[in-house]
Amino acid sequence: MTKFLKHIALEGKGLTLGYFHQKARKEILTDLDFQLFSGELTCLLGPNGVGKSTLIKAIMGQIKPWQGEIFLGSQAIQTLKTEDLAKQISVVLTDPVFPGNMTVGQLVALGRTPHTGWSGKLSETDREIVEKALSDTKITYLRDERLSEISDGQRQKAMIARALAQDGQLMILDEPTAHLDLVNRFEIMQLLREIASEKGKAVLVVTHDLDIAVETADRFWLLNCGTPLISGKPEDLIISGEINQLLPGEKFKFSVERGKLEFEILDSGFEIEGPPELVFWVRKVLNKAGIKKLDSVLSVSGTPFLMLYKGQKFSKVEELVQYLF
Ligand SMILES: Nc1ncnc2c1ncn2[C@@H]1O[C@H](COP(=O)(O)OP(=O)(O)OP(=O)(O)O)[C@@H](O)[C@H]1O
Repeated sequence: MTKFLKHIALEGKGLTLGYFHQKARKEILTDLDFQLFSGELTCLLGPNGVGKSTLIKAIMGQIKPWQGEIFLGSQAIQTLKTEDLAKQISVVLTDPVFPGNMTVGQLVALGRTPHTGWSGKLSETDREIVEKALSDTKITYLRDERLSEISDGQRQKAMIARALAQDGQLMILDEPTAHLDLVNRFEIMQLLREIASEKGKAVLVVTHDLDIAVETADRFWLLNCGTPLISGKPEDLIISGEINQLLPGEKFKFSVERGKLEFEILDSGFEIEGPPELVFWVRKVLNKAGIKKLDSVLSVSGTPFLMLYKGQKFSKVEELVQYLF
């Protein structure tokens, strides 16, 4: 694997962003600082409405910061022409609108537009780049398929291939795994991670998919209302507990042991004996069933899984819950 020297691909300094709504100022993000590194897959996470898309719009030059600046390398984004920005930043937005009768190959070729001009005439090099983008995303076999006749996951890969063909140093994707099944969500994020590490690109993904982001991201940006953007390795943010800033109230917590979001398991005070990994699942089912009290100790053992309660044996949690009701 080629290793690239990590550098700051994009930097935000003292950024305040907002909209004018009926002549009133509506401030969304205040005094934000961030650094996006090349060679890394960064996931931007935060609650609905916090301003993730607003930040993306500012990076794309679609809205002008009220304060502060965004630098692409050493150049302020505001000073770059739209064509130059398009050569350097490839964007994949949610629910893109492309004609259904367009083929995957034509879509990916569109990625070359900033380089070919609007004539759209592809040079030999452009064609090679398109082919490479198709093969890197493992969708060469879809080249002649129409967008309306492929699956959501395949279409998402085609969109990523188009962004790859655009060949910007920076790739931004807004919820690329929305509507996809679990395996495709992993595949897409894994693909983006490879693009970052093997091609040295800075990849920024807006996602609500915390579990998959934990598995794949090199860095998290956590955005929350009224607090500075938190940037760090997911593992550091989990260990320090900062990840919990994403979660409202006490109801949920991020489990350090299991690496995922969970309902807070209430310690109902009942006694369950046995291997901790099995006790965890039994406690979970009792919590879900709203069982607050056990009159006696519940013993759990594995291989084969068995629970013993008041002299009764249960081989399934379902049987135990039925008995307790
Ligand atoms: N064009 C606009 N004019 C006025 N306000 C807007 C505009 N676009 C977004 N907003 C407001 O800015 C805030 C942030 O919206 P944004 O879409 O950036 O959030 P988000 O974090 O991307 O949310 P989600 O996770 O739901 O996609 C919201 O309060 C929204 O109503």
